[in-house]
Amino acid sequence: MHSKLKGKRLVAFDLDGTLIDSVPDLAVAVQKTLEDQRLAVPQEAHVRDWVGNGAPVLVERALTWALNESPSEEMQAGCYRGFLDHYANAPNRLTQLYPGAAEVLSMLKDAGLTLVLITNKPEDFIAPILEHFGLASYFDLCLGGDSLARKKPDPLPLLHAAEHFSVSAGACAMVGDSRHDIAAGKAAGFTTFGLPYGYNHGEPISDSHPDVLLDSLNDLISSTTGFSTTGTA
Ligand SMILES: O=C(O)COP(=O)(O)O
Ligand SMILES: [Mg+2]
Repeated sequence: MHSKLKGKRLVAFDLDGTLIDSVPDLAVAVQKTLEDQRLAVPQEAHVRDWVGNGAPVLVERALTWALNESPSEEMQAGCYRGFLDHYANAPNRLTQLYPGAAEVLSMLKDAGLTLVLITNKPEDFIAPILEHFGLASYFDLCLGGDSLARKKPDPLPLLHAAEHFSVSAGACAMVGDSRHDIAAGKAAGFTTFGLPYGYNHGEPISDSHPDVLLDSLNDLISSTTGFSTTGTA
């Protein structure tokens, strides 16, 4: 196990861009939403840079791009509903698990760590996606962008998880692909692990100065030495 995880008792994982490459399905839902309005349709690469602050902001960024100005409240609300319908129809058609995701979750769970999912994605989408990929049973708690009053980069969901399981922040870690994960983790007092392959608004994750910069999820398990079924290795 990565030396910084030894003795840690709670690990929070981000979802989009960390465990799953979900942009292909998100992009289709965004494209269909804009098509419905007979607006210009963005490429998947655009959508990749717009993900990270939750679905309402994703839709707002897409509309601002297509209209060249901020959408009216009415248009934003209508398109947000349209996006939710399109994404709900096909959240797992093109989405793929990143290499090592299931193996790493399984090993950390077997080592006795509490695992939580903290995503800015709307909560309703979490269960269908985790179940589709067989990941649901690894998580002791899942929080979406609309589960609490504030989402990442606010530390609230991280602090909520730590408090829920009575784990001190110093014994918690946050693993994610975006500056919002790292900012939330630092503000919560968690050890932060940054992944370079996800969605970070086109910026390198190293700019956010995570405590540990990983190449891949597999690097969380640098070796099986030190693994313990009691979680205190
Ligand atoms: O929905 C988003 O904007 C991003 O979700 P994430 O927090 O799982 O990366
Ligand atoms: Mg992410």
